Amino acid sequence: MITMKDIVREGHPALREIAKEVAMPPSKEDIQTLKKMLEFLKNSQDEELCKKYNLRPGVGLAAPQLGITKRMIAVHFEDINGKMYSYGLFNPKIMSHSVEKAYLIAGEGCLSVDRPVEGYVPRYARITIKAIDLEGNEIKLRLKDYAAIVFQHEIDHLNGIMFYDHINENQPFQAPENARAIG
Ligand SMILES: O=CN(O)C[C@@H](CC1CCCC1)C(=O)N1NCCC[C@H]1C(=O)Nc1ccccn1
Ligand code: NI
Repeated sequence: MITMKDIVREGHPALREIAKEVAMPPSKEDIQTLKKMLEFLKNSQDEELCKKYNLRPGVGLAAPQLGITKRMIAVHFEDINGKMYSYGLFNPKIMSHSVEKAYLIAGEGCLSVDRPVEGYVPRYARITIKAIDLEGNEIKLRLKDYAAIVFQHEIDHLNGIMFYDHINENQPFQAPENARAIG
């Protein structure tokens, strides 16, 4: 199982590389890795396992955070309306996005960043993504608000982008232009 020791921290080159597309159909090894990423997120949100294995609870994970520069992400969370998002995805791609932006009022963190970095992280409020799921099917997801933010945070990792790259250095808590605050 994946534990915190498997997650690389800032300074590791994988976090600043452009991850490579996964050849389709995915290999058994890539499917195994993606399943383990999803399992990590579920474990990290289980009080017992989280304590037992000293996990930091996470709602998303990208393969570069394991030092694997392949375009694979996993997400596991419930949005404010109780909609469950639990996916292991290959080659996710943002096909379109809103002009309107959104940001988490609490700011963002990252399992690969062992320090708090304050400030609003402006992202698109709505995105449409295409990806291949663990069964090898092409899926299309229309995402908004918190869900859109989580997926953008993960897809950023595939492009070597860290959340704090988006924070306004001079005015970290300046409400971004044309943006909605997500609680
Ligand atoms: O690339 C992926 N990452 O770096 C893991 C990140 C991804 C999220 C950060 C903002 C949007 C996506 C992550 O999950 N976190 N960031 C650091 C510590 C907290 C943790 C978190 O938000 N946990 C959480 C939240 C709600 C419910 C349960 N757990
Ligand atoms: Ni992260």
